[in-house]
Amino acid sequence: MSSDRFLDARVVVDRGSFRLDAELRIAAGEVVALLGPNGAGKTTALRALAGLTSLTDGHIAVDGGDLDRPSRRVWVAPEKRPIGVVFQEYLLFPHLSALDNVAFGPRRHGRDRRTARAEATAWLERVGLADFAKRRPRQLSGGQAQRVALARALAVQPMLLLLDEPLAALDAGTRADTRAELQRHLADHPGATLLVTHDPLDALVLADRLVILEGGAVVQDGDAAEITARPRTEYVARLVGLNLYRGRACGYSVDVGGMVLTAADALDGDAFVAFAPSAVALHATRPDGSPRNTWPATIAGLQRHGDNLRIQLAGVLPAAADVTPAAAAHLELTPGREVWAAVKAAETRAYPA
Ligand SMILES: Nc1ncnc2c1ncn2[C@@H]1O[C@H](COP(=O)(O)OP(=O)(O)OP(=O)(O)O)[C@@H](O)[C@H]1O
Repeated sequence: MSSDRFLDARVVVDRGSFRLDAELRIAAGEVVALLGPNGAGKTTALRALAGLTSLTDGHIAVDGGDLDRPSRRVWVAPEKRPIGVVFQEYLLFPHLSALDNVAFGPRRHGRDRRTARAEATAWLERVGLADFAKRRPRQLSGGQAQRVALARALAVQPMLLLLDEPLAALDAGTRADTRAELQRHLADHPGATLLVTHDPLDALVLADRLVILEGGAVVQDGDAAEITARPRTEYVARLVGLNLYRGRACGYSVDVGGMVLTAADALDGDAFVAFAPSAVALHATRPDGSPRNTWPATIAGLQRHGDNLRIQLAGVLPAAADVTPAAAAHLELTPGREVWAAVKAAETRAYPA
């Protein structure tokens, strides 16, 4: 077994019309974020790894040991897997104190009561909750409960840690603090970590690598820099905040269907062209002169985006454009209005599809 395959899985689950078929490999000490739109199969993948849903096909092995391999009739029950889970739906046992919640794992792994409680106390200290040991879950804040759940998952020293939207339930302030703390704990965790999230910021801060799942299949896999530079699907492009088009390139020209874009990079064959919403300039009339890429557009919608407005453009080349509130007022940007959009070739990136 090579060390970059500490987790080595091909997770195949058939659920009527939905089929998940995803290869997931994680090295020891590596944190991977699993991202994807609603219904992509993220939860199904996590549940299969945890043993809560059995595989239709494929395999799950951790550190060379099979946990699930239908072809050989191998299946290890969830409680016997070297896995720690922090799932939204059953974060903590409501009737147990924070301490007993954390001690539960070590007890299950055969520690006597005293040892389990001593280990749990040490874990609560590590997550900064030593003073909350006697509290029941309902007497904890969302962020505290999340930290107890993390301590409970880590207390069994799992080879694989599974986190399902670990910060989703928290308000913005608590979320930032808990994210920073979670990052420290994950950096210390010697096993593999798989984290499901909808939040690109969580993924960028917490993960070494991103795996993007769409329609039950992995569509992109790489570190944040690679994925941001070269998104390969519309979902990924939106995630990293880019306009993305697929077309055919011939030199600097890329035919994207509705029009031909001039890109900064020359290539031939199937290609993607990407540019940022901030690279799109809007004009009341057709601009003359420098920009190579100009097209007529209709304002389909406006929303706040930080200090600017993000404008959705419909027409030959649907796109998002960021403009300042002053520019939006000056151009009288309202839904239905006709404008001209322009992007300089130098602001576009083209790469093979
Ligand atoms: N118990 C089930 N029985 C049948 N189909 C299911 C079941 N649970 C989920 N599905 C289907 O499997 C697909 C993947 O669902 P899953 O919950 O894994 O997606 P997800 O990526 O976690 O989505 P979300 O981001 O909305 O949580 C969906 O099409 C869903 O309808």
